Amino acid sequence: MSDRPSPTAAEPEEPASPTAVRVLVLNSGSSSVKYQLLDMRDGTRLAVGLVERIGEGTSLLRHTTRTTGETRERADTFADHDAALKAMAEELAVDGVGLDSPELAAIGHRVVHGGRTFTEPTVIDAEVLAEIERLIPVAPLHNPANLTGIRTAMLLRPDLPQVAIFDTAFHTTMPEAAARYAIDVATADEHRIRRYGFHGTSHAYVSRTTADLLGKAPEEVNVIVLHLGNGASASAVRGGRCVDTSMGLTPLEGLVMGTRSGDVDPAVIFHLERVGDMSTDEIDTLLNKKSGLIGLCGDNDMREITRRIEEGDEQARLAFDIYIHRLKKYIGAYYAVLGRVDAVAFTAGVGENAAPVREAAIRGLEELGLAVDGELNAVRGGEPRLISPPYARVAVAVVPTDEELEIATQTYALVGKGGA
Ligand SMILES: Nc1ncnc2c1ncn2[C@@H]1O[C@H](COP(=O)(O)OP(=O)(O)O)[C@@H](O)[C@H]1O
Ligand SMILES: CC(=O)OP(=O)(O)O
Ligand SMILES: [Mg+2]
Repeated sequence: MSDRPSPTAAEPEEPASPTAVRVLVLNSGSSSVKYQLLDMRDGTRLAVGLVERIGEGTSLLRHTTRTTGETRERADTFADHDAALKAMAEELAVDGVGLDSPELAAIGHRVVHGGRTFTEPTVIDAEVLAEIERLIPVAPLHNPANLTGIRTAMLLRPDLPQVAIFDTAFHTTMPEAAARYAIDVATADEHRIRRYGFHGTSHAYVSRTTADLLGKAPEEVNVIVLHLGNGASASAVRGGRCVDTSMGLTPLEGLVMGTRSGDVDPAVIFHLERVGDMSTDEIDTLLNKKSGLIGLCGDNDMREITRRIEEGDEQARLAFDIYIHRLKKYIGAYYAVLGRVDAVAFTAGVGENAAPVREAAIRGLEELGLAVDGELNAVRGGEPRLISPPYARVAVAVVPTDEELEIATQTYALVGKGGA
């Protein structure tokens, strides 16, 4: 698969000690860091936290010790990721689970773009860092932040294996017919232009959990996964392997998202350049940060949008309708790609919580064997559950994603006692 010598699956320099049973997971965004410390013997979350608004004046750290359920908040000026991660380390130390503990086996990092080079969890070394850096132009919002998190974590614990888990890895099984754009082959190859897909850790976890919910092995089922968070993507998973996904070269293609447009005619860009007198950077910002739900109605939070709709707000209604129309088109498209569908699974912030989105996306698809039961759809809860009526040919499910657990599991399998 690789177009370069692959540095994947390098062995850690030293095997983890038998007492090293914890994994720290870092998901570093441009101005935030989400973290979790897990005990891999049973998946217990020892601590869960978030640092927001890094480098924006007043930052906020929210740290929950899961064992006691206590949450501590700290407003401070964290100028950069270095300061934020040091504060995280202090909070962990207060709980007696500090970063200096010999029980820590590894730090697992979410890395958004791994190109075609990385198809597996990978122990990070200088060569891996350089490759993640080389991929910045195709994940400008995500890879720089991921790199900053990794570099800071390396300074905090230089002796520990740092493992990268790539959003793109699950999608590397896509056939060429789905992964290639219909543009000149030589140009595409020269610039590595193809569809990579993202949120793969979530699509992998949710498709497997959906099979479980149906009482089947992943190999036996075809699932359409709808990961609807702030970023949103759909995937078609046949027998546990991804065969198509809605995000492409970058996480801009596909569904309507919180601030991203998803699919547009590429000629919109030339038109804005020629007629709208906008620069490439301005158009990039427009499509990535000022479009999607926020561009359509001024809000990117689905809670606010459904509230406004209830008050009769037409602009919010139209934004919702555009969001649903696109979602429905992808459900239909992936139904056709898969031929036979066993389940449609909704996940992430919107998919797990917004019952009106699930109802509207499935409405009218009865001829495809899809239906949502109003009462089941209204149930709230953190467990995977079916929301389709018993007579429906295709299961519709709400399956909470757990990217952190999946990252920790893959990290531990590579470096911890779970390793080969
Ligand atoms: N109770 C809720 N009802 C409707 N939508 C919700 C609810 N909770 C969260 N959301 C939506 O989920 C989004 C965040 O999803 P999440 O998966 O956490 O995103 P990300 O990981 O991309 O930050 C919010 O912007 C909001 O639109
Ligand atoms: C790849 C991507 O869109 O990630 P997120 O949803 O975290 O922005
Ligand atoms: Mg997310």
